[in-house]
Amino acid sequence: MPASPSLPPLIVTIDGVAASGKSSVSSGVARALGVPYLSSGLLYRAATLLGLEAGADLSEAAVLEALHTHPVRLEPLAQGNRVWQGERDLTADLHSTAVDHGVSVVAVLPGVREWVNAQLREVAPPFVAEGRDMGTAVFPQAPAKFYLTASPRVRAGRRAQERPEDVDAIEAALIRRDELDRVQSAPAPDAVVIDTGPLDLAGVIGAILERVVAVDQG
Ligand SMILES: Nc1ncnc2c1ncn2[C@@H]1O[C@H](COP(=O)(O)OP(=O)(O)O)[C@@H](O)[C@H]1O
Ligand SMILES: Nc1ccn([C@@H]2O[C@H](COP(=O)(O)OP(=O)(O)O)[C@@H](O)[C@H]2O)c(=O)n1
Repeated sequence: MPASPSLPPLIVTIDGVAASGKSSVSSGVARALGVPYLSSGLLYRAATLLGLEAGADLSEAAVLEALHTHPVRLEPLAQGNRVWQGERDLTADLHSTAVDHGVSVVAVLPGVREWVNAQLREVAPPFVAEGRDMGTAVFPQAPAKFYLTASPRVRAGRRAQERPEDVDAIEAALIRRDELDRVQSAPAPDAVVIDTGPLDLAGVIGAILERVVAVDQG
């Protein structure tokens, strides 16, 4: 009997709009599968933080220079990603209001997108990758793709539980970022779109795992 062809190591992509649940869901899916997850957003946030700390404008040249001078690396743990610059753990500084505000401007810079994508493509699968363009630009070959949405109000309400900020201000900032991120945020044509509004985290993770298991069994 001929040997059955073995399937390539699994890549699951989970893209979606800001605060739609990508990192929490990716962590849950990754833990269930026993694989790491990669947060591309944290790399864009790290590039922004370094650009801001360099004190210059957030021009492409200034941000790339900062990344070159102070290389950073992603630690893709299933329970939560961390970003390191040498011995310095940047993770806690990546969700500040200043980074939130600047990140979409930095994320449109082609050199920065190339830098992020090169870091992600160095990681050997299997893994779950989350962001905006994981299923389109970075891992178009992934066999299991998902795209998370929810209304701005629902997303702002969830974020407001994490931060001491007014829900209306959070909602306005999310809408602004969705608009600035629109170009790289189109869902892959073969992605399963999930509105997380009516679901709890376990419900979203369960729906994704059900499909992933079906895909992985060929
Ligand atoms: N389906 C859901 N039901 C309830 N809360 C959720 C759900 N998905 C995400 N959350 C919560 O919403 C917040 C934002 O989720 P997060 O994973 O950080 O989103 P993203 O990575 O897309 O920014 C977190 O506090 C998370 O626990
Ligand atoms: N694949 C990705 C991931 C993030 N980003 C950018 O990085 C920002 C932060 O991403 P994130 O995933 O940490 O943001 P949240 O959705 O968690 O708020 C986004 O607003 C985009 O500007 C991107 O352009 N492409």
